[in-house]
Amino acid sequence: MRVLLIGYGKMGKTIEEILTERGHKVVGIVDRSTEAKIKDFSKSEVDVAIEFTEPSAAYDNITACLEEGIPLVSGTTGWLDRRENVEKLCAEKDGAFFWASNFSLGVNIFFALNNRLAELMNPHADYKVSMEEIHHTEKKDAPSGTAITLAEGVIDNLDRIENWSLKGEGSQVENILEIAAVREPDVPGTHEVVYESEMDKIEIKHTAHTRKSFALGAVVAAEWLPGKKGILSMQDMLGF
Ligand SMILES: NC(=O)c1ccc[n+]([C@@H]2O[C@H](COP(=O)([O-])OP(=O)(O)OC[C@H]3O[C@@H](n4cnc5c(N)ncnc54)[C@H](O)[C@@H]3O)[C@@H](O)[C@H]2O)c1
Ligand SMILES: O=C(O)C1=N[C@H](C(=O)O)CCC1
Repeated sequence: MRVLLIGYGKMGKTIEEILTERGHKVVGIVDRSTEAKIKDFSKSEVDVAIEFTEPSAAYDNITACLEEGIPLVSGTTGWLDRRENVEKLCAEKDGAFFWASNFSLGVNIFFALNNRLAELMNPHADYKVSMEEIHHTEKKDAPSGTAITLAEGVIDNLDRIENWSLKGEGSQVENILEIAAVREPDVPGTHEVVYESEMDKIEIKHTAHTRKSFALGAVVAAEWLPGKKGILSMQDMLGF
């Protein structure tokens, strides 16, 4: 597979290692630190692009790939306020765009567990739900994209929760799920969902040991993408 890497930071470099291990070819690297631009590459030279940059850069990179007809896997978080425009452009261009807030297999199993737990908690209003995510101190967005996906899972499955808010921004309200975002050096990503009553506490937690889990998931998604069209997700790929 011929891959264009967009973003050559912590994730871009880890993805490059996995691509090489799996026998793929990196045909170009586009980063803030490089001269190369997405428009220098055409769909005839690239089977798939993989984009991990930053919240302020993702939208332009995604639309540039869709305009060029290059299938794209992106894991950049913090840009989803512009998701509708991307969906429209993807449909107009008959393109292929795979996005996930988290490409780790373990986290995607954790998403399914979170949905089921939220559903089970419906009759038990004495339990208050809360969430905490911990990431490295260089992270630009808060809460994490993964925490937002978990919160959406709670909102969709637990009738008494209508929205989420970042802890410390706004007052505590019964029907709002508070997400605490903690920043500590070198943490790849930890997410915990807690239900607590006066009687006891139920905690589910995912701890990433390494960024390789995210990078491997993104490469597997890139291997799966060619030939597919539209907006694609981990649920489409994993079937749960
Ligand atoms: N979905 C997932 O599984 C997953 C996993 C890890 C990280 N992430 C997300 O991926 C993104 C990148 O994470 P990271 O840890 O690699 O960050 P990083 O800061 O280490 O690297 C980001 C890179 O993007 C480059 N960049 C910035 N603007 C650019 C632009 N306009 N064009 C090209 N390159 C540009 C920077 O120069 C930098 O090298 C973040 O949004 C993070 O939240 C997602
Ligand atoms: O390191 C990051 O940044 C991460 N970002 C994603 C998120 O926001 O959920 C996935 C976990 C690591």
